[in-house]
Amino acid sequence: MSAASVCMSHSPLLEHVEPPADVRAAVDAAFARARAFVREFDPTLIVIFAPDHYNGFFYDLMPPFCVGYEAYAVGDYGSSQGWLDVPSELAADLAQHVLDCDIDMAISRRMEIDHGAVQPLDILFGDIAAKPTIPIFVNSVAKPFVTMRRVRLMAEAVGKYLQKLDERVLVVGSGGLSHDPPVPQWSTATEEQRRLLLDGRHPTAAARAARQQRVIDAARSFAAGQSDMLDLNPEWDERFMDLCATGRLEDTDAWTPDSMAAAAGNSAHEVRTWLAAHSALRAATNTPTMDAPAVHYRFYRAIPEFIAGFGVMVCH
Ligand SMILES: O=C(O)CCc1cccc(O)c1O
Ligand SMILES: [Fe+2]
Repeated sequence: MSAASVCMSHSPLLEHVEPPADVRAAVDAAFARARAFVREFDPTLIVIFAPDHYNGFFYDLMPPFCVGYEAYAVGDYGSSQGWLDVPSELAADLAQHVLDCDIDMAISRRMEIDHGAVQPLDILFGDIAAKPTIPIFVNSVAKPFVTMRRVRLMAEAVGKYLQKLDERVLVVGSGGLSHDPPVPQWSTATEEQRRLLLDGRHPTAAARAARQQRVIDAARSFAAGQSDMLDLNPEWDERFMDLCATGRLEDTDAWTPDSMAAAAGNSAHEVRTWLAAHSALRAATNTPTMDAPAVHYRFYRAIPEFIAGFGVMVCH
């Protein structure tokens, strides 16, 4: 077994709102570096920790974590639509192992996923079915949240399972870093928004287009400095990336959901996927607690056009 990790922010705005040319070039170069590493590493199995944005998971039944035995990408914001190539028996074995480790893991025999899971696959492979891929949903948007410690322990159980496989495993974390996009919160949502949050599966094309246009408009006004959205927080982002890069994952154990949201926005919870990826990598590679991974590549820019503190980190 060998293992590596790629963590990257995603943004639904990547192909919809254009940042300055130098920023776009820097992001494209970061993607190219990650892609080159992955091509060289030549993984035989992908495990991706990904959030969802009320496309696959809703408040009628919201688990903290979920392993997909099969997964269908809904194709939001122009991301790829269709089935992943999930090795179902391996996914089931993985879920059982996590449960055996005393961690409650939900499973789905038909998990619906959105750009949060799909965008890194599109960027790294150009095809969401290119490699056998096990998707693991990590709730990063819908209160209540489990502790960061619980995320770390869940992923540690995943990593211990991966360690026993005769595979080259690429662990992917998708999301973050600081950002506070216009996703409704249940407590302040209108009746119409609550219907979406509760069970808004399979919207009409018109409803999806309207929702996406609202986010695109919000990004344009945020980039123009005409929005009351919470600012991106590059210091918080760099500090979080430092913790990942130096293996100090336990330092996030005490972070509370409210303090994370206050400092870095409601969607900063997506860093849970980065924590998961680094924790799984550490366990899979038998790296002692507090030892740093080998950081192959690191990139960060705060990009308001994408409504994202935008990071890429490649470790092994
Ligand atoms: O709910 C949606 O449709 C997308 C929300 C959203 C907007 C901008 C940046 C993000 O990272 C994000 O998640
Ligand atoms: Fe997201």
